[in-house]
Amino acid sequence: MTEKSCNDPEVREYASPPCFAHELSSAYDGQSGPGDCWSDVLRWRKAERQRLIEERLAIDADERKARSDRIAPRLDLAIGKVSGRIVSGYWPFRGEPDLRNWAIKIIERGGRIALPVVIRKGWPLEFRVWRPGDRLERGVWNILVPSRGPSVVPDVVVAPVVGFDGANYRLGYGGGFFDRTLAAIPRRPLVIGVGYAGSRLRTIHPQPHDIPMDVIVADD
Ligand SMILES: Nc1nc2c(c(=O)[nH]1)N(C=O)[C@@H](CNc1ccc(C(=O)N[C@@H](CCC(=O)O)C(=O)O)cc1)CN2
Ligand SMILES: Nc1ncnc2c1ncn2[C@@H]1O[C@H](COP(=O)(O)OP(=O)(O)OP(=O)(O)O)[C@@H](O)[C@H]1O
Repeated sequence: MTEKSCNDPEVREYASPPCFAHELSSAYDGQSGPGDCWSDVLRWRKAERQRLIEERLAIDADERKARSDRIAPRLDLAIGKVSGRIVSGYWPFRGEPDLRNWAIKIIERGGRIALPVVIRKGWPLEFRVWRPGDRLERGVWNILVPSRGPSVVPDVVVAPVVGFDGANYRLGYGGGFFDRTLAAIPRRPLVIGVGYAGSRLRTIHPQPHDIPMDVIVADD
């Protein structure tokens, strides 16, 4: 980020600094949206998350399945060979594309599937191997996670997006989990965001902690 932010010493002297980023950023195009102050971006992200999640929850089950089925072959193309590799998927919630049948096909093709586990808020995710029939339990935020299973480092991470932009930045649920995990992981996996075409944004207003995906796969 080259623009000045709210935390710059020049503007920090104000108890509640005004955001001047729109005066400094050449990227500012006068459209509605935040400047580059984290507090503005936070507020904007919160509202966008709510809008995008509501929008996709309104998609009916048949349409969601059709869109998920369009994403699956594109995901195969993006990943390539899976035999002998560990692919992290996800157990869908809040209207995310359902790729569970796709995950089973990965196993049939000789790959392994892992699922992300929130160990604790503010910590990186852990990934646990999952096979069909393995016991799942409700973890943080009631997300189903494998009860046990070895903790592994995936070769490929498929990360569901709430929103995404043309620079492959991902807007998630606001926990910072994937960013923290990718920042801490010893060997960077191939990272693929998946979402619906309707979740595309002009920009997510990336911040220094945001790590772009290698590619985003959508249903269009
Ligand atoms: N299916 C699935 N599993 C996943 C993820 C995901 O995106 N999809 N995750 C990807 O990271 C992790 C879970 N991340 C989450 C992060 C925040 C919230 C959440 O509910 N947050 C609060 C508000 C947070 C804030 O804005 O400060 C909320 O919405 O009430 C839920 C899940 C691991 N498992
Ligand atoms: N590497 C990191 N180290 C410390 N804090 C981080 C890191 N990455 C992100 N965070 C913090 O996590 C919080 C949420 O970040 P952000 O809005 O980007 O979440 P998100 O990508 O939408 O969420 P998620 O990945 O959980 O779906 C921010 O306050 C951010 O500062």
